[in-house]
Amino acid sequence: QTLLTLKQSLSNPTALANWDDRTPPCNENGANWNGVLCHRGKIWGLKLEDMGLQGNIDITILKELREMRTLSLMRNNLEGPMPDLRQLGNGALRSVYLSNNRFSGEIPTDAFDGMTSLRKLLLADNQFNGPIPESLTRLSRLVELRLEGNKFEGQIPDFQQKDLASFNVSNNALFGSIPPALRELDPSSFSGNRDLCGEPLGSPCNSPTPSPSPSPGPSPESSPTPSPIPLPNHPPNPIPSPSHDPHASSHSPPAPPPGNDSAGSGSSNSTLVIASATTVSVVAIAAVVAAIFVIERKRKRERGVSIENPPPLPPPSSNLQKTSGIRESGQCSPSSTEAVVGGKKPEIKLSFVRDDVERFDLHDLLRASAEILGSGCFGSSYKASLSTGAMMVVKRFKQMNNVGREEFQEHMRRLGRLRHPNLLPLVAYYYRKEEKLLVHEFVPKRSLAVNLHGHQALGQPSLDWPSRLKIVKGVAKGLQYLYRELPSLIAPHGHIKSSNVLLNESLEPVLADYGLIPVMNQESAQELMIAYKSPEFLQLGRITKKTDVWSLGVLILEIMTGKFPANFLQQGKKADGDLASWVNSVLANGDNRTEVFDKEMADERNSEGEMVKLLKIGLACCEEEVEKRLDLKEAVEKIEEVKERDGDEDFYSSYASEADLSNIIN
Ligand SMILES: Nc1ncnc2c1ncn2[C@@H]1O[C@H](COP(=O)(O)OP(=O)(O)OP(=O)(O)O)[C@@H](O)[C@H]1O
Repeated sequence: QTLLTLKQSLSNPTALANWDDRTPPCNENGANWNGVLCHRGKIWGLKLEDMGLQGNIDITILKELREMRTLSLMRNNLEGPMPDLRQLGNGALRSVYLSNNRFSGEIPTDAFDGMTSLRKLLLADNQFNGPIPESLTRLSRLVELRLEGNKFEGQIPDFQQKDLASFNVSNNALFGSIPPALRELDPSSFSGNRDLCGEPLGSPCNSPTPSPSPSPGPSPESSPTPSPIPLPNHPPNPIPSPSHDPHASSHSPPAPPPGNDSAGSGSSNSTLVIASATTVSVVAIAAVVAAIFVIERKRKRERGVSIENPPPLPPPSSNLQKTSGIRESGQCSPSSTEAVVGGKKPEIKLSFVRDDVERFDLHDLLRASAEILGSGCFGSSYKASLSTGAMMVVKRFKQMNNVGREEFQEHMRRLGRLRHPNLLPLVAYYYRKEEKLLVHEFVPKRSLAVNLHGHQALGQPSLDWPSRLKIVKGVAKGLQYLYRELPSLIAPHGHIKSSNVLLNESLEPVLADYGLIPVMNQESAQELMIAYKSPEFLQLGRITKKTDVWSLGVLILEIMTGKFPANFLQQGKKADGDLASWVNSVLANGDNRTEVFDKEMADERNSEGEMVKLLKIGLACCEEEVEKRLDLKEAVEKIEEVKERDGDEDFYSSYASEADLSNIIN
């Protein structure tokens, strides 16, 4: 009844359609209702994320749920003042996630007094203003506090909690000196504020600390004081830039040394990333635009048309003509269709390999508002939001100029026929001898690399163990499908790495950049593909059917340890220098084996056995001797057997995570 009352209080609870009084919210094995987290028939949490919920939520309705330990309302359109959380869960709430809503106003200074169990509080990207409430400094168990992207003003209170590992107040209107206990944190946690000073920002507080304004002070925009960190444009929400990506090849900042704490390595990368985002973006945008410009000019030259003298406009009726089965060469093709778009510009045709997407051409992409996603080994990728609302990613490949048009088209059609929930489908391509463009749909949660190593800058919680297991299982299924459908390729994926694993809204992984080795220039394939290089590939240039398995193994180790494989591989070709050897050495030290896991995965006491099992599968995939290494089928079977909890069949996957539940059980 409590939940039904809550539902009624919201303006558009369509995602809560199955909340009705005909079925109870919980059953013996879990939940009947969307977003309700149950354990042994009791509600221990609500995970109402991304549900389009609107309105002024009255949280006090929930105080009847006395077992409630976690509440997540992230990424909705909820508004109103900060909910009074003290009344919830019998005062024993562990985690509260309210980020990315429209909550506003000042938070009373004592808002969190008495919430002694609170460990994680995410209020990022709302419209809160006024001072950061002092009562937060009295939460002795706090481990994660995210306040970025609001309008908090004044000085940062004196946080002293020793376990406060994740802390972010960037992009607010704060000023004054950073409290001593926070000086070890990454500078990006403080960027984009009015006038913060001291470590870790490196700007001394030599002038008298500005005192807080009596009433709301000047807005950050009106302040003449530059930000201590030279951040590009002080973005209100730091865009997860490609440079978050540890694999952003030669453009990447130097990686931290092996053995670094994963949280540290993630956040230091985030800082470097944010600081270099503009440079990378500007260069990359210029590169893509220039590329398309050159393509267009060349086509015009080929037709004897100069840029200054455009060709006659096509007839108005040809605004959008679909020609099915015609390739650029004019030959028939049963499986590819092209869009010819008329209008003021001469058409530049993309070759579509799917029938279920609305047609567009390069001009549409150029006209679209674009955001650079990153520059990888091959060129740049950028996201284009088309006027239809569709969001596409265009990736430019330079190292494919040895492949002939026919061969390329044939291969693209082959890739275009692949359909699997764990593969990023190819939408269209563009062929010119010097370079190729591949077009895919945009995947909202970006790459696994960003989520593993740059989640702090994204303002998101780290991936928990159930999510990581789900990702490994999805990757394994996608690979299995590729092996079945592309049997002639020795390495059917050929470029497995965490930036080529994208995550959709439900954290289901989709593999990108697969099956490209046959159309790459040979020398580039050797150098750039297969990011996680197996010993036989590194030493002999040998690709086998188990080369992808090696990369899968390294990916598993990266997911479980939170460490960049590149840090280890940079040490050279020595077998003892890689991530697998490090994991092996830690596991061999029986007492401390949990040290190997990513600290950001949180407390997973009831899953340790299964987590070690997955780690060992990763190691078996990273067996140096090819003969002893698992083959893909074996690896997939073993991965399938891994469960979320020791001795359990199934469990939840959520930001409102298992860790929260293990807290109530113990
Ligand atoms: N379809 C997509 N949706 C969302 N993000 C994407 C998509 N395609 C690529 N990205 C992200 O954009 C960034 C740049 O990708 P890109 O493929 O150009 O380089 P890369 O994966 O870092 O390296 P490489 O060129 O070796 O594949 C990466 O972070 C990648 O995860």
